[in-house]
Amino acid sequence: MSGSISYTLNSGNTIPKVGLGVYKTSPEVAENIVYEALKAGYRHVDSAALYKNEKEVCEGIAKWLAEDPANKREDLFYTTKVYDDHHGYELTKKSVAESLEKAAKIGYIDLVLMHSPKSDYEKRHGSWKALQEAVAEGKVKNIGVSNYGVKHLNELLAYKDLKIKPAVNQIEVHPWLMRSELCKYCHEQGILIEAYSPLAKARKFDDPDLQTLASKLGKSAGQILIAWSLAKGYVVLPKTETKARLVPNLEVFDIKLSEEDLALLEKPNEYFTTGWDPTVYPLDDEK
Ligand SMILES: NC(=O)C1=CN([C@@H]2O[C@H](COP(=O)(O)OP(=O)(O)OC[C@H]3O[C@@H](n4cnc5c(N)ncnc54)[C@H](OP(=O)(O)O)[C@@H]3O)[C@@H](O)[C@H]2O)C=CC1
Ligand SMILES: O=C1Nc2ccccc2C1=O
Repeated sequence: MSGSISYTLNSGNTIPKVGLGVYKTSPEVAENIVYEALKAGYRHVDSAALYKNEKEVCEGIAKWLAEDPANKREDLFYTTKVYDDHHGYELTKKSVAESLEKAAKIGYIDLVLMHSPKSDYEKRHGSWKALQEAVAEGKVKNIGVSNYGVKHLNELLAYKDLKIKPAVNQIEVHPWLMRSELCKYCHEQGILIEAYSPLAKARKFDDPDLQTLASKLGKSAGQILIAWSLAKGYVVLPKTETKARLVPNLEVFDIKLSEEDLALLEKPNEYFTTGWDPTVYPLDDEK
């Protein structure tokens, strides 16, 4: 099934290439859209403590698991994140424990991310220590970061007590925000890129080059953008709470973008962010 097509992480575990994003998906909507997504073939959901829908997301997963013995927990991938106000060893332990409690019906969490690097050296270091311990304890399978720039990754990779490298760096990336240097660095370090806001929040759908490609290939603008992330080798996290968009956003694996197509679409000199950009957050000695 297309939703289960996977990459292998540096931990040795696999991760489905397409995940459903649930930022701003209200708790009232989350359980049902996640359940519908799983029925439609999705096998990966991206939440966060910040999104205030972890419990409902896990209820949607649990409902799908309970409905058929063929639906297996090990075929699913559930991500959550520790927010910046829970950096530091003790607070990160607490955040992970709370996320695990909300995920009780699904048994474990596949991936926990540092939501951003926005604190200081000591807190980030304490958080990473707590995340490494969570993996050792067994209820968290993989750990990674989000919104880390090269400097934050360099800092982390130099920890004397580093036992686990980040499996992923989840960042905003799309043809109008290429982040070539950061993506190259992650690739060299064996850290998989997860593309967030991969549709640029639907704000670039009228781009003439995107429209040209969509017409040529007979696909929607959204499908071309999801296929772009896949062509670059990234995990891609399109968000929708519109049931009718779930299947089209997953029907992207047959889209072949040529080098010419990529060159037409990509705008490496643009810096179009749709939200925050903590990759530029200063290290302690830059403050
Ligand atoms: N780590 C981080 O700091 C961040 C992580 N993320 C993660 O990435 C996910 C995706 O990013 P997000 O910022 O939500 O934005 P996306 O780029 O995924 O865009 C989502 C928007 O596009 C609309 N949309 C979805 N599919 C289509 C389609 N086929 N045609 C037209 N419109 C469409 C959605 O509307 P509708 O829902 O109404 O269908 C919604 O308004 C988040 O949900 C979150 O999981 C995002 C930002 C920051
Ligand atoms: O999806 C997200 N949108 C955001 C906006 C601001 C801070 C964090 C996030 C997310 O994780």
